[in-house]
Amino acid sequence: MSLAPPAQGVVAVLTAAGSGRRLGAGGPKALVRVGGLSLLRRAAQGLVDSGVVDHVVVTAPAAELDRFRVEVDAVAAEAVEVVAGSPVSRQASVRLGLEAALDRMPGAEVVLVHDAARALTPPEVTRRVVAAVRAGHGAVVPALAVADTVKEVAPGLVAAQPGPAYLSAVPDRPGCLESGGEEPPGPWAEAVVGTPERARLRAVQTPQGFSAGVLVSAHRAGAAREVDEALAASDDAGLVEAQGGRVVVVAGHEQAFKITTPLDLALAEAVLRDEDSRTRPPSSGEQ
Ligand SMILES: Nc1ccn([C@@H]2O[C@H](COP(=O)(O)OP(=O)(O)OP(=O)(O)O)[C@@H](O)[C@H]2O)c(=O)n1
Ligand SMILES: C[C@](O)(CO)[C@H](O)COP(=O)(O)O
Repeated sequence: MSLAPPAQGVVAVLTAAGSGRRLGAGGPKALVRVGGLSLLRRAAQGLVDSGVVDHVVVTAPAAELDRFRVEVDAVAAEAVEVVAGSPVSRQASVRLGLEAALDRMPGAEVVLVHDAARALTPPEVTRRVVAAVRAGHGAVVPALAVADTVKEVAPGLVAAQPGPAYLSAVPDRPGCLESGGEEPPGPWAEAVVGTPERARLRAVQTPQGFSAGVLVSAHRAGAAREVDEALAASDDAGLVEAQGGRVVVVAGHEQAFKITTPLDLALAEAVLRDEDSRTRPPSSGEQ
């Protein structure tokens, strides 16, 4: 028997249509396994385990719908559906997922947008975001304080200052630098134009939560940007801000990090090994 999701409630768009170029796994990143399970399966299971999500729509690469369906069937076949995302931009994939989600649950109160790439996000983060939307915030983002000092740079490369510096401009090659001293720091440099006050910065994660009307309106207003990843919003809250809407942050979680590079994947494996060793009962002979 297939249970229909409730008319109102919480629907999640789980973005998984990216190619994973920076991970370089030779196939869709969402199907890469960590601790024996795919990123997609872990992310979908995390949403379902929160106990506050009624339905999940996964955006998949159009050529991979069947493989992605098999993967999420293991989570909860009725609760998760798979639709084609867009190869063009994450923003376009979210918009396609949002349309499918609201077809399925036209009266949804809360829409979440989550990255399959944040596969280890604990369910408590999802509960926190949904509670904040239900408390009346139209756009809610989980976030952490940043550990690094962040610089803003101007686009383009710069030549070194004349004088004793060890880099200098290469004649007739604008933007190229060459070593003029003992220790060249590298072949390029960018000009710093500012240092935002670190205490006011937050690194934002997913799931991001919205009242349905706020997210639909933000995607409509920003629709022209989705045709090019370079113009597109890098997160959905950014579309709300661009419209003048109010976005709030709530506490994120260090395990909600985005698996982008091979180093992130190694970190995820280590986190799961550590969890496993804490929860596994000691075998006979172990102290
Ligand atoms: N056109 C796109 C691009 C990205 N995503 C999804 O958005 C999330 C965040 O994107 P990212 O981590 O950058 O994944 P990729 O785009 O796959 O990575 P890369 O940029 O290295 O190719 C991922 O879950 C990804 O599958 C998507 O659904 N559609
Ligand atoms: C949405 C996001 O995860 C928030 O930090 C992030 O902006 C996605 O960026 P990506 O380059 O598409 O991975």
